[in-house]
Order: sequence, then C-alpha cells, then structure tokens
Amino acid sequence: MAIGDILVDVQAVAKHYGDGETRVDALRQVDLQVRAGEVIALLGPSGSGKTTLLNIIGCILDPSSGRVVLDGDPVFDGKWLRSDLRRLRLDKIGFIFQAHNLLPFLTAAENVSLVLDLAGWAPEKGKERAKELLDYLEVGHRAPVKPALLSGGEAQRVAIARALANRPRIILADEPTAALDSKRAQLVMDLLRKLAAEQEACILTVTHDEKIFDRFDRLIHLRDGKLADE
Ligand SMILES: Nc1ncnc2c1ncn2[C@@H]1O[C@H](COP(=O)(O)OP(=O)(O)OP(=O)(O)O)[C@@H](O)[C@H]1O
Repeated sequence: MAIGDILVDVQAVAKHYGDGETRVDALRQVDLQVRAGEVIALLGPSGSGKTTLLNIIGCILDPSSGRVVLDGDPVFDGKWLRSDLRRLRLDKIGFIFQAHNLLPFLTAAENVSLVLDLAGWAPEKGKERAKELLDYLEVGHRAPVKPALLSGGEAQRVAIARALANRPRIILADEPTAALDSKRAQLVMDLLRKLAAEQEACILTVTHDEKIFDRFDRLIHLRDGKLADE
C-alpha cells in the first residue's frame, strides 16, 4: 500500500431514512473514490447528506444499498461483509469530531492511550505512543491535564492525536476546525496534510469553514444526496 492507492471506494451507495410518507432519501447513488495522501473537503448545504456519507464510510451507519470497499477490503455489499465492525473501525478508521468528545474524567494522555488499550496494545507501548503523538502535535506538556483545563486548540489537537493513535489510514473529520480561530484552523489543516502524506492516509472532512478551503486537494459538493465534483 502506498500514496495513490484507493483507500475509500464507495460504489452506488444510497441511504434512505424511514419509509412511505416519511421517507427521506439522504444519499442517492453516490460514487466516491479517495486515494492515499488525499485531503478532501465534503461541502454542501444543511441536510445534503454529508454526515450520512461520513458515517457510512466510518461503518457506523448501514447503507440502504450499494458497495463500500475500504483499504482494499469489501466491507459492505448489500449487507455488511464483516462481523467485527468495531475491530475494523479501530484498525482502519480515525474519527475527529467537532465537539472533540474527549472523556472528561481522563487526562489528555489517557484519552489517547485508551484507544490503544481497546485495540489491544500493551499498556506501556500505548503510553509511549500517546506521549510521542502529543509531543508531535505540540501538546505533550498538557499530557497530564484533564480536558476541562485545555484550550479549544489544545483539546482539538488531543482529539487528533486520539484519532491517529492506532495509525488508521482513513481519517474522517466532522467540522474539525469550527471551534478554532483562523490561524489555529490553518495549523490544524497543515498538520493533517502532513500526516496524510507521512502516514499514506486519506482525510475526508466535512466543513463549512471557508478559511481552510485552500488546504484541500479536492472540494466535493453534495446536494440533495448527490455528488458533484469540482
Ligand atoms: N436518523 C435520521 N432519521 C431520519 N432522517 C435523518 C436521520 N439522519 C439524517 N436524516 C435526514 O437525512 C438528510 C441528510 O442528513 P445529514 O445529516 O446527512 O445532512 P448534512 O449534510 O450532514 O447536514 P448538516 O450540515 O446540517 O449536518 C436530512 O434530510 C436529514 O434530515
């Protein structure tokens, strides 16, 4: 596997919620391929299906139909093809959420190493990796601190460390810079770009944040559940 390989391959994916009169077609026959090293923005008006698509790629939501191949592994083809979706998520996918979702009763370092415990790393190795990542993201000095005491930018960098801890190659982010000022938002994006290149990963980000549009390789627009590349 290397830069340029297809990591996310979404084929004719549709998703509807509800049935009959209450039916909402959130995605209609979406095809999308994302390659290792690519940093992509997913844009579109409210309700256009961005979160639905991100959650399907993240294997936390079932498509109604279609096929999804992640990192060369077919994972959905009319039904889930893997019984261990949790394991798949831990191994292949890193999520970064807007409201960074750090656990308030754990320190910054523990928030990161918890993911590695769940993935089966030896505790000492997990702690080492957490420290190394927090240092790399320039929040190592905040490792023993609980999330309530972190600034918005620090908390977001801890959340990024957590998403990257197990070296996933598919990184999904929902408004990762919404809570940050312009300078911090651009720093976070530069960091994500660097990580995508170094770890041969891809990054797919839902965003409305125009100040970071120039940091993406591709802007993909969703409208009424359909994709229009630009
Ligand atoms: N659990 C659900 N049950 C029913 N309808 C839903 C559900 N989740 C989303 N929808 C509908 O599916 C459509 C797409 O929603 P989605 O959240 O994917 O859009 P979005 O582009 O992420 O919107 P936003 O920018 O507001 O977050 C919308 O019409 C929404 O109301």
